[in-house]
Amino acid sequence: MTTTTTAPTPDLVLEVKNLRMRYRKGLFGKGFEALRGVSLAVEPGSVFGLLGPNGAGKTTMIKILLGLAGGWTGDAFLFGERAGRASSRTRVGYLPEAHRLPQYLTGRQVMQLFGGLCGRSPSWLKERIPALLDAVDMTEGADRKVREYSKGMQQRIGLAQALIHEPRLIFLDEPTDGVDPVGRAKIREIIARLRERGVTIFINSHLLMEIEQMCDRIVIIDRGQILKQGTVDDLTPDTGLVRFELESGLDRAEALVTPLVAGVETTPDGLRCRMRTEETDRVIDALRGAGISIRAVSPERQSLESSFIDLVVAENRRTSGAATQGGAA
Ligand SMILES: Nc1ncnc2c1ncn2[C@@H]1O[C@H](COP(=O)(O)OP(=O)(O)OP(=O)(O)O)[C@@H](O)[C@H]1O
Repeated sequence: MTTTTTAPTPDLVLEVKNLRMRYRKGLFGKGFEALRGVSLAVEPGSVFGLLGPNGAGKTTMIKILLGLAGGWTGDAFLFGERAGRASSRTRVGYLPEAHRLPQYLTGRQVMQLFGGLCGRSPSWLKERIPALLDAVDMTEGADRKVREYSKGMQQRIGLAQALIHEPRLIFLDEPTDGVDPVGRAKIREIIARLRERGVTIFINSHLLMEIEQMCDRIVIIDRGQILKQGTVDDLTPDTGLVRFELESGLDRAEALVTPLVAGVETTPDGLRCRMRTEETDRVIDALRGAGISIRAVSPERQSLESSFIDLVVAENRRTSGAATQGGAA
């Protein structure tokens, strides 16, 4: 049953409150609860990342938001309207995971086909298509058949297809999956340009480095529940280590700094110190005082990948511990 229990928050592009979804098994089976009370919000013009291990509930969430799955409870709004309504869907674009466009069409014909299906006139499309092909860097390959495209080109033409009707929100399910590093960088650039133009982007990806590079806000879910959400900075805390890249004096630096900090090691390009960030000036003064030039100083942060693994592993331990205790009781 899809009941709406609260009003949407004004100005949010997407909002989900206490979203629950149970896949039924048979007529009387208990089924499986894929989402267990998820709440999140997406601001306009932001890049939002949904992360989670296999089976976490990411696709289920996207299916609900696009109106492709029923039987959920809680609230889900797009542009302040209940998810699934045709009027909210017209403002949304979608690039599904492992999509397959008609292989016998050219990229330009794909654009014409999907633009026509969206109800756009041939004259409108005549102006829109070249601009869009240019935006996704596909002008050159536009008149070749899709079957001749590399994986990167297929993803870019897929992206153009999802953007044909000028959506204000676009869902990208694993947009760089199977694409080589150069192709991935291109897709990241396109996403950054879309964001500059005020399009809101909702990305579901396993490539955490990419999420770290692209997203303003991230939600990590596991087994249908949110483990953590916040900005990239919130999810990649300081490790308590500071790196000093040095231009000279590599042989003397460690001995100079050792009395000043809790721990220090020499790296190929400088020092890595365990210290409080407010001690940084003292170290800089000591190095400069000894005539050592410093190229860069940067606090070391935990990567999103290691933060993600820590969270998921801790959750696995917590739930298996709870199950063992429950079993023993
Ligand atoms: N139609 C369905 N019927 C029953 N269970 C389902 C159905 N679709 C998904 N599930 C189950 O719901 C859970 C969440 O699935 P979902 O596909 O949303 O996860 P996901 O995070 O997208 O995973 P992946 O990263 O592997 O694509 C999984 O345990 C899955 O087996």
